[in-house]
Amino acid sequence: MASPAKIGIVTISDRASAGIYADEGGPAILDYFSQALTSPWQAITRIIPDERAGIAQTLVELADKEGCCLIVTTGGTGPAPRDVTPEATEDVIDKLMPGFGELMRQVSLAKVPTAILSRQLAGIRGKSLIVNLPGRPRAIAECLDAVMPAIPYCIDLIEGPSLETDPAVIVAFRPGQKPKG
Ligand SMILES: Nc1ncnc2c1ncn2[C@@H]1O[C@H](COP(=O)(O)OP(=O)(O)OP(=O)(O)O)[C@@H](O)[C@H]1O
Ligand SMILES: Nc1nc2c(c(=O)[nH]1)N[C@H]1C(S)=C(S)[C@@H](COP(=O)(O)O)O[C@H]1N2
Repeated sequence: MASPAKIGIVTISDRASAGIYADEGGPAILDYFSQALTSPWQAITRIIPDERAGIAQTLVELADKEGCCLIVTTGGTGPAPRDVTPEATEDVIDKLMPGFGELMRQVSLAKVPTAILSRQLAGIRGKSLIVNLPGRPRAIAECLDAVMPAIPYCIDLIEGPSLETDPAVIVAFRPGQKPKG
């Protein structure tokens, strides 16, 4: 049987990483994929501070050493001096995928006018898709609902494992295939 797809979940927060508040972002992402995915998968989680080099190093470790096909970060996408997640992501990706950030900001704007403050982006490193989400835990489902339909096909294209979804939760779109459900 194929080994489970590895998904990296990275909380980037000075306070959550210091234990000043409990991390709600990582568990929200875990919960999202637990509901959305029907194919075998395994989470690899990290909680780290807003430090550019440390974020880049974590992304490289999850992509290259752990072999995560998908890495989702939460936090550090805004304009504050310590918000450096997009810079750290750009440091390690080979290809920028601008549509992800554009779509997530567009759907988020319908919820909150400050969505324009998020510089969240996505990109490809080798066989990993890296997607930034804002830090507010409620932003996680808002953003993932928008981009998740395209993620399994994106991972097919970068020669990763086939992610299957529960169509009652999210319908994965693969061109040339009839949507399941
Ligand atoms: N992992 C998390 N768990 C719970 N709440 C969070 C988390 N990350 C962020 N938040 C909430 O969302 C807000 C905005 O997130 P942002 O990433 O800008 O954090 P911040 O204000 O820079 O502080 P920090 O890095 O210490 O979380 C935070 O002020 C906090 O209320
Ligand atoms: N969907 C969604 N997007 C959102 C938000 C939100 O609540 N929901 N918060 C915004 C706010 S207030 C900020 S400051 C930016 C950056 O957040 P971050 O620094 O926590 O990543 O994300 C924005 N995007």
